[in-house]
Amino acid sequence: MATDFPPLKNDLLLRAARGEQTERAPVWVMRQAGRYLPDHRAAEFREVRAKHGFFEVCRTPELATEVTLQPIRRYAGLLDAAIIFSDILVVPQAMGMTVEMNPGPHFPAPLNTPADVAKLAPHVDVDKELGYVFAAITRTRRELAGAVPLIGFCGAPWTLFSYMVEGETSRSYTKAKTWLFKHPAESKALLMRIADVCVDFLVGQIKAGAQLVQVFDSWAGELAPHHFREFALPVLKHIAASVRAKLEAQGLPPVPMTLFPKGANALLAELAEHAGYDVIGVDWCVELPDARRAVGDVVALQGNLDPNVLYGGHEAIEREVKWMCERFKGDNPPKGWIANLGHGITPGVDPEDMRFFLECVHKYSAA
Ligand SMILES: Cc1c2[nH]c(c1CCC(=O)O)Cc1[nH]c(c(CCC(=O)O)c1C)Cc1[nH]c(c(CCC(=O)O)c1C)Cc1[nH]c(c(C)c1CCC(=O)O)C2
Repeated sequence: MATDFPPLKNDLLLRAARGEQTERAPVWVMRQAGRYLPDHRAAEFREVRAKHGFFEVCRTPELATEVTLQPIRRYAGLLDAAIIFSDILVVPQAMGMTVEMNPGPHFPAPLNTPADVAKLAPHVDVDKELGYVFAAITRTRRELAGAVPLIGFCGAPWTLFSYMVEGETSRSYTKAKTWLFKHPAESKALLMRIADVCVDFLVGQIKAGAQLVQVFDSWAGELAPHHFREFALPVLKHIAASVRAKLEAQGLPPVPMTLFPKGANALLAELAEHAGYDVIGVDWCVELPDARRAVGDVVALQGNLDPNVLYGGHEAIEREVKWMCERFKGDNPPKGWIANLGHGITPGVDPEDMRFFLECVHKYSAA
């Protein structure tokens, strides 16, 4: 358990995650570390990536810390959180699978049939397999010196299962869904096995210094609601409940947990009530006031500007951020809202337009 961290100077994110009112909405951006920074207008990430492979950066705490801090330095005073530089696919690696990034994810030997599950490691020792993430978190937390909180994360079982079965980012999810419908029991067993690794991985990140953790279910919206309920929801609940229970058993305080069930907007009320998370991240296909009505006061919300608005120039960015803020909070100070994009920032966004987006959130989300 890492301790002795410098005191936190900006706790907007943690207050909003607990559902409290804040003087303005805290803001951070999914994929803020690295994804758009290969742009020639932002040399700092390119410099690191020119010399080191993607997973090499993840596995080298000094490099992961450097890349995590780049957006914090570049947008000093504008970002309210750092997110550790890593990837959701380090969990399949820890389970014994080979994952390459060239430039998208590629699994040379995906799980074609349930028989392939025998090739996975029978037991995953997360300290041994993923200790490099814990080391990167502790180091980053020290170097942040309390400027902003540090977010840890993992992929959700359904999203990881899709990658492990499809072997790459899919358009149709045919192979992953074939598993669900042809081999439901084996699918559930594999989803639970992934979930158990996620539990230990999140607990380890929190012990290493993560102050909030987010579970990315990027492909949640690909499932029909009743299939989500059958396959994805039980393992998400298991993660939230087990992380809390394990922390409590070790005498450690809980940290807020965020679920980002991208596209599962029909299930917001149910997720808020039953999944066990403090914050639900939403994409741009639901309006924030409707999301708030669906979830009530049970959870905080995170989101949800369409990331493509950042390609629209200053006029569009300002208009859209203003609209999002005004529609959601009226004249009141924001309550239980973490401003963000509705999915990760995309490659090719001008880093100065990202800055303008952050400035607009500061301006228009204030009471
Ligand atoms: C689905 C998913 C992945 N990874 C992730 C998700 C869930 C979020 C989402 O839905 O966007 C999560 C992720 N990936 C990365 C982070 C780092 C922290 C952050 O800045 O948010 C996070 C939180 C770094 C990364 N992960 C990846 C990069 C690209 C960069 C490089 O080669 O340096 C970065 C910075 C590569 C990656 N990793 C993944 C894909 C599909 C790709 C291909 C390219 C891309 O989409 O950017 C899988």
